[in-house]
This record gives sequence, C-alpha cells and structure tokens, in this order.
Amino acid sequence: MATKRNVGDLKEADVKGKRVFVRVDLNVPLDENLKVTDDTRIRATVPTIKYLMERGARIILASHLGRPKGVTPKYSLKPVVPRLSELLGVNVEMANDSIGEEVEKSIAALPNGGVVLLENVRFYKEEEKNDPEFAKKLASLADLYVNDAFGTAHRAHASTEGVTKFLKPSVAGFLMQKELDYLVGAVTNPKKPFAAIVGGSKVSSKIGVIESLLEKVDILILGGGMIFTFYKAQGYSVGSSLVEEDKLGLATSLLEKAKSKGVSLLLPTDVVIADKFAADADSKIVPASGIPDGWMGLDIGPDSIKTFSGALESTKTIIWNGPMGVFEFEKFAVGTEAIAKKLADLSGTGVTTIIGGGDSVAAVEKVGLADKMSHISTGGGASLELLEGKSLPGVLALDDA
Ligand SMILES: Nc1ncnc2c1ncn2[C@@H]1O[C@H](COP(=O)(O)OP(=O)(O)OP(=O)(O)O)[C@@H](O)[C@H]1O
Ligand SMILES: O=C(O)[C@H](O)COP(=O)(O)O
Repeated sequence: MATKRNVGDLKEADVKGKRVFVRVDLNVPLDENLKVTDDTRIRATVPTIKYLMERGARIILASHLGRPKGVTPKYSLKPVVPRLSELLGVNVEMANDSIGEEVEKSIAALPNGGVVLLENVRFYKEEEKNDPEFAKKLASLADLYVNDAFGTAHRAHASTEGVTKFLKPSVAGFLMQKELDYLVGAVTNPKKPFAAIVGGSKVSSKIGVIESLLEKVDILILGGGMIFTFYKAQGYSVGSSLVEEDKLGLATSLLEKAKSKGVSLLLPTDVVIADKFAADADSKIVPASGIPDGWMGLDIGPDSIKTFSGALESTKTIIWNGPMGVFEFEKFAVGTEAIAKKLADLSGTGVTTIIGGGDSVAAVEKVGLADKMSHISTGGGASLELLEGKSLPGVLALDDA
C-alpha cells in the first residue's frame, strides 16, 4: 500500500466559533510524583492549537496517556495541564471524562479561543477497540476533526481513526503534516545521495525498516546491538555480545540484497567491548573480528566513527533510527554522540537530517543537538512503520487534499 502524504489541510477549514476536536499525542513520560519529565510532545502540539485559538475556534483536545486498563488515576492527563497552559498562554480546562453530559456542558460553555482537555480516552476500553459507538460519542462533541497525533497514527483507535467516519471534515494538524512531509517525503523523493543509519538493540525489530530502506538508499550504515548477528553470520566470534541466533540467515540475505542493489552497506570495523553489561565495566577497543570470549560489544569504535563520518559527508539526505551503542552508559555513548554531532554539522551545510523517533531522539536531545537537525520525529512506532513503507491508519482516515 502506498504511503499517503497529501491529506486535508487545516488552513482550508473555516473554524471560527466551531467546536474543533483535536487529537494530540500527549503520551509523555511522568516521574513518580506525576511530573512531566520530557515536554517535547506538548511543545509539538502548540502550533496547531495556537492557530486555532487565534482564529476563534473552540478547542477540544483529546489524547491517551500510557496503556491503562480502565480508569486509572496515575494515567490521568491532569499533570499535562500546567505546562500546556503555560505554553499556550491560556488556562486549559481539564474535563473529568472524555464523553458524557459533563463534558458536553464544559464544551457548551467554552468561549471562542478557549481550550478544554478531555480525560485519557483509553480509560474506555472502546478506544483501543475502535468501537463505532464510542467513536460516534466523541464525534458528537465537535463540528470538525483535526488529527495532530502523529505518534499515535499507527493505531486504528476510536479517537484516531473511527471518529473520522462520523465527523467531517477530518484534516491533518501542522505537526502531522510536518512529520509526513519529512518522513514520507524524504523516503519517496530524497535528495541524493541518500543514507540511512539504523541501530538499536535487535535486528529482528528493524528487519522491515532495513528491507524497505535497501530499496531506496545509496548508503546503509548499521550499528548498535544488531551488528553482532551480522558478524556471527560472517563467521566472526562475538563473545557474549547480543546475538539473535535465529536471524543469522536473515543477516546474510540482507548483506546479499545490499550487494545486488548496489547499496554500500557499512558495518563497524571496530567495537568497544566490555567485560560486563554495566556502566562501570572494564572496556577496550578491538577490531570487529577480534572479540574475545567473555566480552561483549557495547559501542562502535573510533575507526568506525571515522569511516561512517566520511561516508556521510557525500550525502544530501540522512535518516537515523536507533543508537550506535548502549548510550545510557556514559562509557558506551561515544559512538552515538559522535554520529549525532556529525549529523548536526552536516545539517549546517544543507544536508537534510531526520531523526526517526525512539532512542535516537533521546540520544540527540541528551547531547543538546536536537534543534540542529532538520526534523526530529515525535513518533517512535509510527515513524518506524512509515520508514517500513506502511500506511498509518490515522493518516489514511483523513480527507484527501
Ligand atoms: N551493542 C549493544 N548491545 C546491547 N544493547 C544495545 C547495543 N547498542 C545499543 N543497544 C541498546 O538498544 C536500545 C535501543 O534499541 P531500540 O531498538 O529500542 O532503538 P530505537 O529504535 O531507537 O527505539 P524505539 O524502538 O523506541 O524506536 C538502547 O537501549 C541501547 O542501549
Ligand atoms: O508513545 C507512543 O508510541 C504513542 O503515544 C503510542 O502509544 P502506544 O504504543 O501505547 O499505542
């Protein structure tokens, strides 16, 4: 199925005085005191909401938080309200539910430019079941639908998909549009040479992405825990590094596929190994073929950083998904941070750099380089599915442009 990109535009809609149902992804991390620890997703919703406020819309925000089974106070969206209100410069009203009479009353009393946040839609099991009756109840709250929840667009749930059957027009918000422009745009029509960097823990979770990218890229760089499955498939000893024994054949066939497609597939030539999986492990640098028994590879080595950086210099578009090593341990974050710095430098020279969600975003943020990249996705699972070439139900459900 082709990935849809040309979706209905919010700017075409007449919103003054209208009740606008905006699905956002406010699924943010909270600490044990229910304080928001990363407000990226809250900040990312602001342009769409402010646009609607400025045009006198009456804004109904809906989101999920976590994966609650029924009504669960620790998954309430209340902790999001202070930061959201601060960013928008208005007092966002918190509803005590996502459907029902009380909610309808709050919406009826909402002035033009006012904002109400509904309670976690996943407090109803009907949300994830994409129950049409629940979707209809959500739809009845509003006059039009805006989906700005890119991070949840891979879920066919009542508030992301079902609701569009009962509420028209159904258009994309600005964040959704930006994510599609970068992630679909770059992959379908990249400025060449086009490179992808894929890391993370396991090859099994990235098979779809690697296979899909092999059809499009000129250079594919692999790092992270998955490289040891490739090494073992080539006959190297890998000590106690992470290996997926049942994926050795797959690794070989991916290497062959790259060759037949003329893709330059780069594996690290040296690795940083550790005597245990710990922040304070003893470590040393060895060639890829020289990992002794009892040691495990936790990062790419300096020669690999040099080779990868050199290869990236010739490119015009780079997509990165998944860290190069166990970046949560300072000692093994060097490779990931070096790649982040390289991408930040290349962005400054006009290369399009896209960070496709998940842990690589956390790594880029940790080193303070997020604002240097062309685009940082707010979606983990959603961006992976897009890079795999899949269509997202929350996008398919929107009106065509
Ligand atoms: N050599 C390694 N050995 C073991 N684990 C590793 C290694 N290199 C990276 N990792 C781990 O991989 C994890 C990230 O893998 P994952 O596949 O989840 O990445 P991601 O795609 O960025 O995240 P998401 O799945 O959320 O999109 C990190 O926690 C990191 O510590
Ligand atoms: O964080 C995410 O990936 C999205 O908010 C979707 O959440 P989910 O994986 O619980 O559906």
